[in-house]
Amino acid sequence: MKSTSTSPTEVASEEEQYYDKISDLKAFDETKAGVKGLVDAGITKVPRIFFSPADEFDKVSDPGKNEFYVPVVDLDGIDKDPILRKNIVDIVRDASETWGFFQVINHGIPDTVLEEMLDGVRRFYEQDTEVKKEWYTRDGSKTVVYNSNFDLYRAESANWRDKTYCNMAPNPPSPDELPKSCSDILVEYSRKVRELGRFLFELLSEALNLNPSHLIDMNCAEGLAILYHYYPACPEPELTLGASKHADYDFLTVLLQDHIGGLQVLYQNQWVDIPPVPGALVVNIGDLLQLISNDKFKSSQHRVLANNVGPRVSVASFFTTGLMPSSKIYGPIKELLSQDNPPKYKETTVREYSLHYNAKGLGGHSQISILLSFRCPA
Ligand SMILES: O=C(O)CCC(=O)C(=O)O
Ligand SMILES: [Fe+2]
Repeated sequence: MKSTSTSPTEVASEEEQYYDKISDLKAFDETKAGVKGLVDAGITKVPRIFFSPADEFDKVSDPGKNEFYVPVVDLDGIDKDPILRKNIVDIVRDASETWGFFQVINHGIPDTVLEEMLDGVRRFYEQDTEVKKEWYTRDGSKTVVYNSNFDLYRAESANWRDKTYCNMAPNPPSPDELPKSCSDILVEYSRKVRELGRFLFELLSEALNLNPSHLIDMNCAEGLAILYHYYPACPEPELTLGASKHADYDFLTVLLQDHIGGLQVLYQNQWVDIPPVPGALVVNIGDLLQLISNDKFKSSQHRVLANNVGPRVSVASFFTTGLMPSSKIYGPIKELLSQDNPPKYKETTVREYSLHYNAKGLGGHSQISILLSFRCPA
């Protein structure tokens, strides 16, 4: 029988591994050059801090070969035809209840703006490293937070991507507080995505059989954080992930991805590709919308695979006030509740929920339990 006691040498070697990991993480962090810096230095092996644990659903998933397709919603003409609007609301309802994801086309943001936004992201990450380093920080109160892996020191494994976070609403920064390489387009894109977000919240309100302004009146569209990502080409993509599996902590996310691909959603216990569609934006329900809809809408787990081609760039627009001080309380919407549908969640604030999420970081089992820890006892 195997002994369960641990010998002193085993303890020492476990500690050594632990300290190795911390010093590897620190050394990586201190370069302030992110994953792009490793690739620029000519790395051919993925360092151990990026090794991802095996995922339980990989065994049963065969993305690209299963029969599932994330719905694509065409918004063309929606404002001119009430019957068309009702049909679109039905598709949005169905997608939000099952996938928690859909793509939108003819959403009103011109292709030129989308292209310029992606170009701006490339310009930011591909500028001189010494200039870019000035934005590198782990201080979440800064207007612009550029780093690699916001959860570097607490995640199970680091992700093969660099990320920048800017709060664009409700208190927009002045353009000169933003990086010169992308400030103009960040301001323009944010304005347009905010308008689109308000429109999507109207459709989602209607999909919940509420007044069209219900979610906007609850301030779901008040905050906007833009997160722009750079996923460098990876020499050993099977060993790591671009983004570990997670659900988003906001009300709603609108994602702009380039042509490379790699985003997947967990649907019926299978990883399903969300393929790039030219001109489309990916929309997904966040945890806070799952909470206030009392589980009618679903905040689905998703991830990004690493790829040996790249870089891949993407821009996620998070509708949330995040860590901003907030006193407004969110719980399941009263109009949706009944004797047969009692509240499934406790009330919270956006800040409390975001703090909880930040403390956990992406990936592994900790993620899955975040919404669960706000559930009312059965
Ligand atoms: O880059 C992507 O495609 C996804 C990013 C994402 O899931 C996130 O920022 O929450
Ligand atoms: Fe996400």
